[in-house]
Amino acid sequence: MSQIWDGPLEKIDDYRWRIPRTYKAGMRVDGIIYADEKLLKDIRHDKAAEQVANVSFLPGIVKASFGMPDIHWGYGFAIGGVAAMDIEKGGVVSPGGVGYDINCGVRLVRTDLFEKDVRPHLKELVAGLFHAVPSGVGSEGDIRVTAREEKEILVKGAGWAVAKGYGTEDDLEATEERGAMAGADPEKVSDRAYARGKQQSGTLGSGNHFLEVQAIDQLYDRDAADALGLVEGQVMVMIHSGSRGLGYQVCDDSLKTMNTCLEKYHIHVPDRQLACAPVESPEGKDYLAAMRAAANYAWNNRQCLMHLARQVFEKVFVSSWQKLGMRLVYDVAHNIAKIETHRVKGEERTLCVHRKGATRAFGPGHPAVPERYKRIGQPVIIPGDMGRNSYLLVGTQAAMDETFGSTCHGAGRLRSRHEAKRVVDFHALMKELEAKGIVVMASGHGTVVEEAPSAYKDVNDVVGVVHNAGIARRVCRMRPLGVVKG
Ligand SMILES: Nc1nc2c(ncn2[C@@H]2O[C@H](COP(=O)(O)O)[C@@H](O)[C@H]2O)c(=O)[nH]1
Ligand SMILES: [Mn+2]
Ligand SMILES: [Mn+2]
Repeated sequence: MSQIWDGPLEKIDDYRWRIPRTYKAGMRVDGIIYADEKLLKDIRHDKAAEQVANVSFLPGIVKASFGMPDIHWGYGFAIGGVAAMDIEKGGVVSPGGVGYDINCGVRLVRTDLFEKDVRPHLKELVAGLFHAVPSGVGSEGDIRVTAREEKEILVKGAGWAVAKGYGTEDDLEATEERGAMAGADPEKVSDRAYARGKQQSGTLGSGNHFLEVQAIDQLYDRDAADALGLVEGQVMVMIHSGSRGLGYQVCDDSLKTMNTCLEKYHIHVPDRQLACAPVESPEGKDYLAAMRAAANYAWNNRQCLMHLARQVFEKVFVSSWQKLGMRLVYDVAHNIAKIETHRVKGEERTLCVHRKGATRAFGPGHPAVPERYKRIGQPVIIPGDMGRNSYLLVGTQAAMDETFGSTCHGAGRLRSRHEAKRVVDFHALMKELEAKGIVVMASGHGTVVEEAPSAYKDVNDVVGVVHNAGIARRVCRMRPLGVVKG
């Protein structure tokens, strides 16, 4: 891979790099990228840093345009980007700052099982999960939803599934926004979006989405692990999915409108993929109302997926999920825009915080953190790849002070899907995973090679940066045992 971005990155310290606002006329704030020297080399491999600079042109942006260490090129905004716009200063919302998979996110479920309990049943467990959880592009699920209920889901979010018996109140307690954002308006969602999301509740989606059985292989913070009910060797279930066809269409619909807004509101951006509208404009409000509806769809989807996973565990281990201790640790979005209050230059401001491939990481005591985690901070779930590790961290006060309570969201792509397909051999990869004791089932060979560990950065490096920079704190690390890929 050749170096293709040679713009300025001034060293602030070992984990922070600045793109000065003097880099391009029109930048309103600096760009700040979190990385160490090793990751910085990867970051220069695509135009993600240029996108960080471009985002700083957006009206109302405060403090800086941020890039997390998992940053890579995306539509308009880089994946791994964080930007907050002051609503009272004409701040905008940009669909490119959320992404096509609105409220793509992760949930982590603990169990009382240990690797020794699961290992003898691993193949049966993974096959059970693979068959119970529909995956692949456009897949439809067994959870039946009437047309009226499809609309209800957009308002109630995960609460819809819980009311159906697919989970409990306790699950909602452990979900960001209790699984439903206020201000969602199903009437702002197009018929085409409804059609695309029809019967997709409880489906995984394709490629990067997964359901993984993992074991905790390292504890970093015993106090936080105790509070989370976690010990070394414990088996966990991680679910990564989003708003499926419905969210994709909401984004697509909004971009057509937002494109006209650049002229209408005299907004100058260096890239039309940064199309946006003032948060307080009719177009901005409509987008946020539809985006929240799609976000609620995603929370319901992940709740349904967890329900299906619990049923499979019940069957394989011949016990109820409650007896197996399958409690939800947390569910967190990593593609979303939210109206939040933060301190900027000593003043409380109302901001539209875009987290695109970035995770909320609110620190101890924040009112949005569930009571049970108030002391330790909000759980932050960071998937890595199917062959190495994933992490659980907690949010920090430093994240509140620096990045609007945000941190990274994964390892981040290193090679394009196309490149991975060209260089990775399916059979060799499966052998390698098998040698590590990892059982993989996927909807196609193509998915597996596109998603090979070598297609991603090393999550250990990425998490090392956010931990050392202080914008999240490591609690424990997991290693994969069984993977179901979309
Ligand atoms: N543990 C696993 N992590 C994975 C797998 N496939 C992808 N990933 C990680 O997820 C993040 C988030 O992805 P995004 O597509 O929503 O941006 C990604 O950066 C990878 O680090 C997997 O199979 N297992
Ligand atoms: Mn997604
Ligand atoms: Mn995602």
